[in-house]
Amino acid sequence: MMNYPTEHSSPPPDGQGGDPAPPAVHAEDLTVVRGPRTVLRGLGFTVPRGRITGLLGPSGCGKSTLMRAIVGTQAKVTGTLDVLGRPAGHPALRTRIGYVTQAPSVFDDLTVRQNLDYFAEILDPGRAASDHRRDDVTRVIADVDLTAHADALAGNLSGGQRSRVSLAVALLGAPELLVLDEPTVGLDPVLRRDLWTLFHSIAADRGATLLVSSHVMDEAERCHRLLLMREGEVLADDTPDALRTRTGSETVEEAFLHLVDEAKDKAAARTKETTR
Ligand SMILES: Nc1ncnc2c1ncn2[C@@H]1O[C@H](COP(=O)(O)OP(=O)(O)OP(=O)(O)O)[C@@H](O)[C@H]1O
Repeated sequence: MMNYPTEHSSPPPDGQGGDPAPPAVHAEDLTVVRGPRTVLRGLGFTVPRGRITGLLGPSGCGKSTLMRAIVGTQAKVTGTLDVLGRPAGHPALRTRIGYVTQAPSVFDDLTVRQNLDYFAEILDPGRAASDHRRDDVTRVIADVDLTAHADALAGNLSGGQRSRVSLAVALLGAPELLVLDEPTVGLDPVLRRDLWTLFHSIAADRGATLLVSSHVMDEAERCHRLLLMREGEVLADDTPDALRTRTGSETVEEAFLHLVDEAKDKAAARTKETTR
């Protein structure tokens, strides 16, 4: 496995003037109701800046819902949810956050560069910004390693390349926070490794914060920090090392299973207590 920087490898970036910047995300008692169900229940956690935080948990545990709440597209959110020092969904956050959903959002009948030109024009409209837009588009195409395919139609790209076009769209304007919903799902191991290398260079070179969801536990080992979720709750908010040590486990997957059993035991003890 590749060696990635650890939690302690460099201090988190400060805000202007030396004051520590507020965390990328801070949640307290965060609850989300979807239809008849409470999908997230009283979550509390902090996502530090300049790090890659993995949001891990089984399918249906609420990862996408939490990401939607963070980017401000989820209804019926209660409790505290601050993003880059503002309440989630604040209009000032729109250009500071990049969001990639599970479905790649690219136009198949446009080339890679045309797709990016289109989204760049929405983000930064007007003739005066055209030079800046061109530079930005060239930069993000290089960031995701698609320069050689810049003039290829998106519809003719492989699945992994299309995912990288979506990621490039999210990188336009150099957002401080990137929220990536299962960006590696369905990719082969080589592409998955390449994408994780890219995530690490985005965090290291730009000081950007990445929140990356996955239900593949081996990807947890590639993150600086982890939020482990199960059934709408956060089971753990820690570094991979600390989680393994605390649970006496060899892998994060084993640590997760340990925490699930622990949570079940606690719930059973509570039920026993109340039915006495
Ligand atoms: N519109 C809805 N009404 C009611 N429940 C919903 C609705 N949308 C999603 N849910 C439920 O909310 C829960 C969380 O869904 P979410 O998509 O956030 O999970 P996830 O962890 O991202 O799953 P996956 O990894 O499969 O994408 C699921 O149990 C799902 O069934």
